[in-house]
Amino acid sequence: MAQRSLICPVHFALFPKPTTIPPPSLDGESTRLNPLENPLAPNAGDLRSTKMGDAPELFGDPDSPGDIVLRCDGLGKRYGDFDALRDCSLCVGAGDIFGLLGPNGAGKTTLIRLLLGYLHPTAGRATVLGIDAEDDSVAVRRQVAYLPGDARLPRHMRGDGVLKFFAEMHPYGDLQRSREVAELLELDLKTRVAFMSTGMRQKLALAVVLGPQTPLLILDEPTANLDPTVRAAVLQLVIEARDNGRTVILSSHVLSEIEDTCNRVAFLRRGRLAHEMWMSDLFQRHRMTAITRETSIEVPDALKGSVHVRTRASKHAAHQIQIDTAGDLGPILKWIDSLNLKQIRFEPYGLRTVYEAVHAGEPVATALITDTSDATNMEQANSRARS
Ligand SMILES: Nc1ncnc2c1ncn2[C@@H]1O[C@H](COP(=O)(O)OP(=O)(O)OP(=O)(O)O)[C@@H](O)[C@H]1O
Repeated sequence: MAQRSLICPVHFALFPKPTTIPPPSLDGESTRLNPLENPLAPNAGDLRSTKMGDAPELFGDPDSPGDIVLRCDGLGKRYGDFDALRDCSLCVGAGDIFGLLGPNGAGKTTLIRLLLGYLHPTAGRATVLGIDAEDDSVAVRRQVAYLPGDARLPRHMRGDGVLKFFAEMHPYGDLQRSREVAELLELDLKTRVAFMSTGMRQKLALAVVLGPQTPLLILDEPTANLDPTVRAAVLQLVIEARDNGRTVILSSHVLSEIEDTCNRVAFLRRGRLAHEMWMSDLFQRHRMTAITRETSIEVPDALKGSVHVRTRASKHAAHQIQIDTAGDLGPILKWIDSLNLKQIRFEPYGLRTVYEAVHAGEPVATALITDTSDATNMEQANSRARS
């Protein structure tokens, strides 16, 4: 995918001489390391100049749920007549771990690259910490540590050299912390990148981005190629980042990871923000399946906001019924008891169920999900989710 930093004349005006490291190639590949080409170090020249001063303070007060770290209004990206992202409006608050879900090609990476100013939007705008992502992408990237899904590292360097290189480049760079992360992930930093396995390279990229204590951390499939033990360690680091007052955007195809770490989640489908929800809402949702003799079932008015019923008629006398519920099960169970159902089965309404419904374009009892796309709703929704 094309990156704006390669072609943007503004970038070249700012950084006419990108940093290069010219030692001989070990494997025949180019060893030239141009930070402008590497999202792990998106703006080296500028970052070096600010490294002399103290790292800026974390944005906002992590205890104040009202702070909006990221905001998109009608954001879109069009290639010819194809919409990679369309009319995307959302807000992410300080201290959120915000999950991005969606099938391959849904637009997750496009959204992330628009947020970081690597791509120009064709509609709408995005701000990160109040900074316009298109107008001042360099300032945005100084506040963000970003792990791309296809992180490229200089193959000729040893692990420790890579950590030093990137730590020096970022205003929040913290070599000590990066080394600690590498140790925690049991990565041998003496090995050259060219001789590392795919998983080792992923660990090294994680050590690079989890070192700087930026206000915003964006991780695109951070656990890809990692074994289960290391995955758990990485998720723990994500939670620690949140506990340290940072905001995290986590794109992943592994639903259990999103369930275990995120407090909010957005589903993208065919370039559209198809659904957004608080995980606390999900944990209060259940799906019941059973057999009934009735072909249709009337939901009492009092429960209409918290129950969604579907029946699948059969030519036999027994029909299948599916009841999705939200909130307190007490009154719902009383009503279910009155329905004379057979073979009742209850299960928590996991993220997979929501994912599959969104993927298929089906309703997910939408009335039960908080709409947080409007910044004015956020504070109220935040306090509800955290209470
Ligand atoms: N430069 C481009 N020109 C044309 N189409 C593009 C370009 N970049 C991305 N796309 C298309 O935009 C859509 C969204 O791509 P994107 O990389 O954002 O998906 P994704 O949700 O991150 O997918 P994955 O989970 O596979 O990483 C895809 O259909 C992709 O082919």
